[in-house]
Amino acid sequence: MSAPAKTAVVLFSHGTVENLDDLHGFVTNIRRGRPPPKEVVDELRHRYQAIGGRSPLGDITRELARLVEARLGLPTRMAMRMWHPYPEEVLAQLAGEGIERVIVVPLAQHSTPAYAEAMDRAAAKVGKPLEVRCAKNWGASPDLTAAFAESIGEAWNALAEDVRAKATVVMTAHSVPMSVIQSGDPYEREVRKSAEAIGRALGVPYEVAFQSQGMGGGEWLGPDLPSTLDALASRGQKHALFAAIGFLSDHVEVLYDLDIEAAALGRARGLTTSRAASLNVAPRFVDAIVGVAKELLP
Ligand SMILES: CC1=C(CCC(=O)O)c2cc3nc(cc4[nH]c(cc5[nH]c(cc1n2)c(C)c5CCC(=O)O)c(CCC(=O)O)c4C)C(CCC(=O)O)=C3C
Ligand SMILES: [Fe+2]
Repeated sequence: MSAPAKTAVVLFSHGTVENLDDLHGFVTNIRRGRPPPKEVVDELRHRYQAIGGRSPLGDITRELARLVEARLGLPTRMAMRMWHPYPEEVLAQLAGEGIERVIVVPLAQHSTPAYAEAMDRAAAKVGKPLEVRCAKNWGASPDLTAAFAESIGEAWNALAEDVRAKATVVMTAHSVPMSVIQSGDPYEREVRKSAEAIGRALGVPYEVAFQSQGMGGGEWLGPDLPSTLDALASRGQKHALFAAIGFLSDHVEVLYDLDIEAAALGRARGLTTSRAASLNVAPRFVDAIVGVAKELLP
């Protein structure tokens, strides 16, 4: 009888940079190898500066890995799709430590196919055989739904009663180019399925919006935030409670795009705004990741 394969877990994040001088290379990766115009890099640099000079995404993901490792009793590492540590770096290191099987949980619950593809490509480059098992879209898993409902429910209950009477939750996910939708990608359906599950658990009025449309033009999936906030204002709503249900952690597109940009869009329409806390390292969220990983364990 052979010994059980030595197993590790990788939390596979979008990624961020620690040094703003790396923004050009990072955004080139995000744009699938197309170098960005200088204005895009300058605008992003301004956004990082506006949230304090750096993104918390790396710190949060490393802490999450520590918490998941403690729960599962398996070595758990962070890899990033768009910057170091890239999956090939992390897998090579794990293989060097004698790991034979890697359970991958993409921290992109509605976009796991792209993450699985990147991880498989990386595994093929590692000299030693590694069995890679990557979680499929897990945006409607019960623990994740409960984690979001808990966070949004807390923010909703923190509103004064008269504000709540004229408030709507705006559940957001990142927009994607319309060409992605037209090619049959299930992203929009997956996001709406999550929103419905969270909405059912919450029992409060909500809308779904797609945020952070690309700066390079072309047609992007809507409804976007300006038109969603227009619609709320014209219905006599007074407060928009943003909830970034497409993201799992604080990062620039939450701390800038929602807390600064979307808050200003609300103000311009006579709406006050607030935001449900990101899941970050919430215990319920750790439960969700542990559950997703456990389903892939033999
Ligand atoms: C700077 C930056 C961060 C890091 C912030 C930080 O350091 O704190 C970040 C994080 C994230 N971005 C995320 C998701 C997406 N971002 C997109 C598209 C874009 N992001 C951009 C910038 C950033 N994004 C840009 C310039 C584009 C347009 C590209 C173009 O013009 O073509 C798209 C559209 C499809 C595509 O283009 O892939 C999606 C779905 C997710 C969620 C997980 C996931 O789904 O990976 C996370 C954490
Ligand atoms: Fe993004």
